[in-house]
Amino acid sequence: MTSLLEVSGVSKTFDGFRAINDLSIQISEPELRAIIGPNGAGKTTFMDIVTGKTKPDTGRVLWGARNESLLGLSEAAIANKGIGRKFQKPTVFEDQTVWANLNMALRNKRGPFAVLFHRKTGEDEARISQIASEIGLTDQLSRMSGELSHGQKQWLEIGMLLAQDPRLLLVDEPAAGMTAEEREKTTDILRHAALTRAVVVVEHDMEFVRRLNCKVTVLHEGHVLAEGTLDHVTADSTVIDVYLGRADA
Ligand SMILES: Nc1ncnc2c1ncn2[C@@H]1O[C@H](COP(=O)(O)OP(=O)(O)OP(=O)(O)O)[C@@H](O)[C@H]1O
Repeated sequence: MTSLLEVSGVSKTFDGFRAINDLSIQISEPELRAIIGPNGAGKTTFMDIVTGKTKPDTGRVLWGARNESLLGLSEAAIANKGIGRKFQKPTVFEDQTVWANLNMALRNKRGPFAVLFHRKTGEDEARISQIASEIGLTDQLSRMSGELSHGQKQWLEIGMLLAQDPRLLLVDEPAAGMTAEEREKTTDILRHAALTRAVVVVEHDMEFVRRLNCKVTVLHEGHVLAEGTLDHVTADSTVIDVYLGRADA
């Protein structure tokens, strides 16, 4: 495991309110990491900073073995470095089949010029089959994506991100709106994806986080409150006070 992402001493103030406060988080490659914390803890803002949507006031965001700073880069340039982000709401093309959605994602990865000169081989088909198997949609490839269940749409979107071979995948509340069975399958998909890359999951559902069985970072007021196994952080009295004891946890 080597360091892939290093966020250190990052702060961000919105209209005088310090949403991120001297935040330091380091993610290895490969790694599966869960980020939890109460509403307003800064989880979304952390992902916004990593993906370049929000520029921090101070601090460093370093990427890869060469410790390249991501701070001066556009959102598109950061995505091209290999950082994929899955938002809470699935955004698949509903009037296209599952196969077509995955195929489109593969073509996007290649870029317009490579697509122009690309001679279609069995390679794409093999990659689509492999991804479909990883996300449990092998028997759904010819279905219209709009007909899929909410959980299946989420898996398809994860598959579309995997088609782009990200080195870091940021996933925002994947369990929201899923059945218990879908949640279970989603943890399997994310754990498998994290065998070969870094996957960072923001999630409120503790059962889901327990099944992820990974290192957990607890954020509070834009700062890391505790870090370690789920058992370790949930036994921490400050975590209990500010998060687990609260009605919105
Ligand atoms: N663009 C913005 N302008 C003003 N305030 C913002 C902005 N973005 C975030 N904030 C504030 O920063 C704080 C952190 O928000 P953030 O969305 O990162 O928290 P979160 O941990 O993701 O919360 P939740 O679990 O509710 O999604 C909140 O108080 C929020 O209102």
